[in-house]
Amino acid sequence: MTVNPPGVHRGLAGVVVDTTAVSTVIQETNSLTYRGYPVQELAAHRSFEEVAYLLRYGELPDAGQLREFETRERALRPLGRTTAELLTRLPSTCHPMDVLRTAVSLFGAEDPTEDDGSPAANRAKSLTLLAKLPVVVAADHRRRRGLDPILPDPALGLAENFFHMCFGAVPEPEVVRCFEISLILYAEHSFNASTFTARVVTSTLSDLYSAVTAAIGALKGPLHGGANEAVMHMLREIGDPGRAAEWLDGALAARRKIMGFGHRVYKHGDSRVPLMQEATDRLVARTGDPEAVRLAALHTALRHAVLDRKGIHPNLDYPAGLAYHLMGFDTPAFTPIFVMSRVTGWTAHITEQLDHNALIRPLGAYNGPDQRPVPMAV
Ligand SMILES: CC(=O)SCCNC(=O)CCNC(=O)[C@H](O)C(C)(C)COP(=O)(O)OP(=O)(O)OC[C@H]1O[C@@H](n2cnc3c(N)ncnc32)[C@H](O)[C@@H]1OP(=O)(O)O
Ligand SMILES: O=C([O-])CC(=O)C(=O)O
Repeated sequence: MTVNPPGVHRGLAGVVVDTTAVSTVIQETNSLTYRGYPVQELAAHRSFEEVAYLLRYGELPDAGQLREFETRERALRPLGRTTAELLTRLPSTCHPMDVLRTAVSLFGAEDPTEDDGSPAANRAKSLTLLAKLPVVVAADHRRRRGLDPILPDPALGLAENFFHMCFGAVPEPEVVRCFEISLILYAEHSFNASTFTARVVTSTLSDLYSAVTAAIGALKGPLHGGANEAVMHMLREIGDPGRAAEWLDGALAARRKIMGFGHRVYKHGDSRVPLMQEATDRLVARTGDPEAVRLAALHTALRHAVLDRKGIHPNLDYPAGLAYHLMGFDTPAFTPIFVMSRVTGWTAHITEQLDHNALIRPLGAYNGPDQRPVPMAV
């Protein structure tokens, strides 16, 4: 265990840096609310678009407000020709998160209101990102398979349209619902590393696209959003349910972090996991595919082994990673899908940061050499 020097809070663990009305994680009850509503109830009864609206405006929409919001989102989906063309020129060896990060930067360069940080301008920019990011993720997913992009369909909701743009078909409602549940659960999580990154950039009065570009960079890391991809890599490495415990012992002996387990805030289990796990189990039962059943058995075996050996619970990335694989998405697209959802939380926090801005600039406790004279040049 790392011991902090007096007065130092490495990783800002336990440090409260500001107030927020967007969401709260209640550690004692392992629960999470968005604008006061339990996330489980939102996931059970509401669409992702309704949750996006809630995070943005603070209240759930009525029927008319939702219709207007959806109409505007659908109209904003098509990419500009320059962006679409530039993105196809990026090497397909780069990670899809690099494509997404570049795309947001390009959206900023194309937007004449980039430097207008007014709430209205920021709301317009955040809707643009909500609408366009899935188009970028889907086009990149297809490009890596050697396929041409499929244009967005304005007759479809965000989740259905994403499947349509990736695969040219919309799966059964149960699969779409499972995907939508994952988007709702991923949408917001208070002052996590990527949201805090967005707030730090915003606190300098930089623009929303810069803050989201930086947040994407933070989410990419395997200790944060990148873990949903890392879960699949790990399951492939283990290969067989019977090897889970032995593999785990080797990994722990090598001091490896087990991907998809542990959490900075939840110490007794992630509030979102039961719902995501149930939805993933339904996917497995639905396919009946022996490979899916074997992967699910391995997933369960590792979960039990980690709890048994280390007392550590899975986080949302653990079931979500398996669910995305079962839905047919290629592993490198998992974290970009997380971005499509978390952009709603990031942009709500950017607005909130600007509402009562204070430059974020902590101190560091110096532990370098004592002051010393510069030697004469030789
Ligand atoms: C959407 C999200 O971002 S959720 C998080 C996704 N990230 C992952 O799944 C990556 C794997 N998990 C981890 O690395 C960590 O649990 C983190 C980074 C998420 C949280 O870390 P922290 O709050 O800093 O906890 P910390 O790393 O101090 O862990 C406390 C102890 O539990 C151990 N531990 C925590 N998580 C894990 C893990 N996944 N595998 C092995 N050991 C772990 C640590 O080694 C440490 O043990 P020690 O006290 O003997 O040194
Ligand atoms: O809150 C965190 O530290 C990580 C995160 O974003 C999440 O769990 O959704």
